[in-house]
Amino acid sequence: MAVAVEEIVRRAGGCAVIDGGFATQLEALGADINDPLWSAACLITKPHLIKEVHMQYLEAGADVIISSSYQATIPGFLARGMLLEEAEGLLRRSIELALEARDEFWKSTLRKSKPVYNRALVAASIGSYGAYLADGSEYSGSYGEDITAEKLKDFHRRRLQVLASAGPDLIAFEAIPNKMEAQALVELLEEENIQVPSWICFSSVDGKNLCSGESFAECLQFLNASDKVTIVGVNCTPPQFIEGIIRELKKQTKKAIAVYPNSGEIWDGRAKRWLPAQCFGHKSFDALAKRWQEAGASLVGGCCRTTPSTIRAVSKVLKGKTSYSATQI
Ligand SMILES: C[S+](C)CC[C@H](N)C(=O)O
Ligand SMILES: N[C@@H](CCS)C(=O)O
Ligand SMILES: [Zn+2]
Repeated sequence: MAVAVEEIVRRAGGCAVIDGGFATQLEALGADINDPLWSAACLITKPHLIKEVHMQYLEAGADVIISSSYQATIPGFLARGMLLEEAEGLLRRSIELALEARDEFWKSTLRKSKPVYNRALVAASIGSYGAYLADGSEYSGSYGEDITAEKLKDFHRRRLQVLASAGPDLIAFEAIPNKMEAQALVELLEEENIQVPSWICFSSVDGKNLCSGESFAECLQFLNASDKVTIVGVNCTPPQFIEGIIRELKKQTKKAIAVYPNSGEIWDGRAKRWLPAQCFGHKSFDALAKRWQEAGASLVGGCCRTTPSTIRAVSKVLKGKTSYSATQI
């Protein structure tokens, strides 16, 4: 594990808390994200809301906050009529907004006589090629016949360079649905010699495999061989599948494991709406979070349709106190 991550996990008492659904909370604050750029549209229209969402997750106890760049892509911004410099400026802005929120929140925490939070880490979100396509393919992994690993690398290269150079503590590759993209990302981290530690989190729709149907085991072979990837895991996957996936990942890797499932609702990529969850039993999200920690996850949070109140409950149950872990650097 990278030093900063090891530290935050230790300071959180063995399992660090990741924030919750970023786009979900933006919508709750009134943002319209029905847009090809999805939540990244707010980098243009409502940057103050982005910072507000980060603040709310920090207040809820998140040890790691994830930037607003999930669907912020250079081709996406260019298609909006922007210049390349403007597009790159917005990518950098997504990291600055998260860093500003983290630093302001930390300063206000230190002013209190008994600080009850950890200084959070900022993870730069990088969504999959499927997220950019905005056709639901981050949940199918079907990118069509013409897509190759080289094309995926070219798609990701410049954004990765710009985000990595903007000062995040981590890079968070999120909801990666297939093996070709995971392999392309690992190669890109090496080719570009990215020094910021990364996590690669997959999406799954059956709890056994990646969305594409490929196995975690085949992906772990090349992930394990890369020092650039310090954490592996799953996100935006229904909660009922998480414990089984952690057990499978534990068999395949010694790397730290991150899990941040969605609420169990299903994204309808065509209609652009969430469909009701299949029942996942009677356990609440926070009670499940405790089981994920016990199964071996070192970082636990929530993805789409989870909120600051979800993360507040997760933080309470994982850190085992009514207030948060009281550690300063
Ligand atoms: C994680 S999904 C809900 C993000 C939105 C999707 N890429 C779209 O643009 O429709
Ligand atoms: N970080 C993104 C992930 C979407 S799957 C968000 O929370 O909006
Ligand atoms: Zn999600």
